[in-house]
Amino acid sequence: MKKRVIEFNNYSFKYHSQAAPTLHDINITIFEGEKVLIVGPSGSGKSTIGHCINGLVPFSYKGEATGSLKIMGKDAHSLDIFSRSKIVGTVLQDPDGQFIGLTVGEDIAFSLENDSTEQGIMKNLVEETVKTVEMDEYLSSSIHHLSGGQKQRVSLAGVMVDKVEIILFDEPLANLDPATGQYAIELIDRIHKETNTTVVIIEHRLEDVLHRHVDRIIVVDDGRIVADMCPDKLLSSVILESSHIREPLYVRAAKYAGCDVIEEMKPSQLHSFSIESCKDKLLDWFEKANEAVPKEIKLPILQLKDISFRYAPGHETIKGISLSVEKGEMVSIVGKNGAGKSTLSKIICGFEKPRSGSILFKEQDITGDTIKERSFRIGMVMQNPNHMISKHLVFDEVALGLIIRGVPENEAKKQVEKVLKICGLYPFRNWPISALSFGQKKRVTIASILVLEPEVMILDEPTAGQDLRHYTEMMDFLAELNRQGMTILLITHDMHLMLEYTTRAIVMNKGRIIADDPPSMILTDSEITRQANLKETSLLVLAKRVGIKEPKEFVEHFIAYDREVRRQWQ
Ligand SMILES: Nc1ncnc2c1ncn2[C@@H]1O[C@H](COP(=O)(O)OP(=O)(O)OP(=O)(O)O)[C@@H](O)[C@H]1O
Ligand SMILES: Nc1ncnc2c1ncn2[C@@H]1O[C@H](COP(=O)(O)OP(=O)(O)OP(=O)(O)O)[C@@H](O)[C@H]1O
Repeated sequence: MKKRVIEFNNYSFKYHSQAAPTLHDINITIFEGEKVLIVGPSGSGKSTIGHCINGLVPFSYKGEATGSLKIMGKDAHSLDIFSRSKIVGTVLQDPDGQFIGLTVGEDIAFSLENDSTEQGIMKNLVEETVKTVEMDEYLSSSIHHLSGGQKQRVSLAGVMVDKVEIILFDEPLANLDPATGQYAIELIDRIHKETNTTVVIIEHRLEDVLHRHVDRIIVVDDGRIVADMCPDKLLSSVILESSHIREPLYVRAAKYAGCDVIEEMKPSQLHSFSIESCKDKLLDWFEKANEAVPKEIKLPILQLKDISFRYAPGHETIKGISLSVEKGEMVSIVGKNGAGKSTLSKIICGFEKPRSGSILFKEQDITGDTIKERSFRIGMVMQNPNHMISKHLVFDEVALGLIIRGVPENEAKKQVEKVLKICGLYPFRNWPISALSFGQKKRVTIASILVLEPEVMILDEPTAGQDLRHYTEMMDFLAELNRQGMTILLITHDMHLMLEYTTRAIVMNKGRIIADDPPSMILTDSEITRQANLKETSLLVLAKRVGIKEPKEFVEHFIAYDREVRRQWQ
């Protein structure tokens, strides 16, 4: 009989600062060597479950717990934080909160040094691990100079060197480009198989996690466990849909086409999904598709001319980039981790000065304008919400920009409330931001820029950490702003977002633009997808397997259909 490593028994938890419990009567048992995925809408309590496992609750976040929680058979509350950290290793959602060392190497070596590991062994272990996550080039780089995705890889390496019993991943894919995300899932799978470590993954990107087998999926909704079953069974049920969690796209497509997806069809992985019985229905559904709407031609609003930039001599981060964005466009910027996407947006907003080249806004040169001057025209929402937040309360944070601009209090209040409602944050307006989940914080930062109504908005990973309902609300809201004339640039690793919401994708690689085309064209160009670490959508693979001759149109049909279904939910 396998050992029980994590056992929640009728466990409830209430944060001190909250009036009501966040977790209600939870029962979960995880056995030695299992690999379990936890999914649920934003704010449902997934990270709180993670905190209870790794000890952040009660050591960092105080509250009241009832029921029992055992880790490795011991009452969790009897384990101090040090013994807990020797059992549970965590890769956090926000890797910035996790780094200790100054350089990549020091950080990875930290826990080994703490355990007084012999120097030679330590050096080998660190070098080997850093290679596995493909960060060997950066061994002596400062952590703070890495891109978001590179930081994620370093924290992965950090737990890999520790020989813990349980590894907990809290949204490990949030900042990773599609190919790196896939690679991370393969890596987690390899670590799991080779070490027999118990693995718990909390992640919104269900389809991406299912790239490799998981034993069970636990669905959390509103602090309660609503399902705990094997992936094939879950995907053949309506549980994910009713909890507003995005199912794998190929499963959704099959359901839209009227196929009865059952457990025996093994829907949890695309390659094992048996579609023989659905082929006719999928073909039929596709044949009834509408035509795509042609694009209008508009005026340039933002132009970059031959922009070059480097953080330090010897390495150009941006290499002679030129591009033009038309008024009213919604464009995605995609590419490998570290390609220079965030850097480019910082240059556009004036946070970094280009070494050469110029930036034009409505054909006026704004290269010499200050950050504040540009902020009236261009707003930017950064990747990590913790880098943008400066106030204690949600309302004050969103109002800040208007107050600085001298907007009268009454007027500011009206505008802030309107934006808070749109962003689903109105009920939280008087909350301290520290009591929000990651996804909720991300929405606060989007609200704080939206309220300023810039003409161009750049959003770095706007939907990272958002569940499907908030993803849809946020993206539909951005699409509506776009219809009203706002120009939007989205930096994203979400290939489906790029396909669904943007008409044009700019692909970056090593500081250059390597493609600038409609998204469906980019995802069918294998050379570009390979160079930029992108990933074909599972819908294309499904269409090809069904024998559809126009797989791109199948994807477009799915997008239009899916959008309509989701609009009906709201
Ligand atoms: N430190 C804290 N203090 C008080 N309340 C908190 C704290 N952390 C989280 N909460 C509350 O608990 C609820 C669940 O948050 P949690 O972070 O567990 O959700 P989640 O499912 O991981 O969400 P997301 O997908 O957005 O990260 C939220 O409503 C949040 O406000
Ligand atoms: N402040 C900094 N100092 C030095 N180098 C930096 C700094 N910020 C970023 N870099 C480097 O510049 C390169 C581009 O980083 P950038 O953050 O623009 O990439 P990105 O395409 O946005 O990546 P991701 O998808 O991982 O967010 C990376 O190699 C990174 O290490």
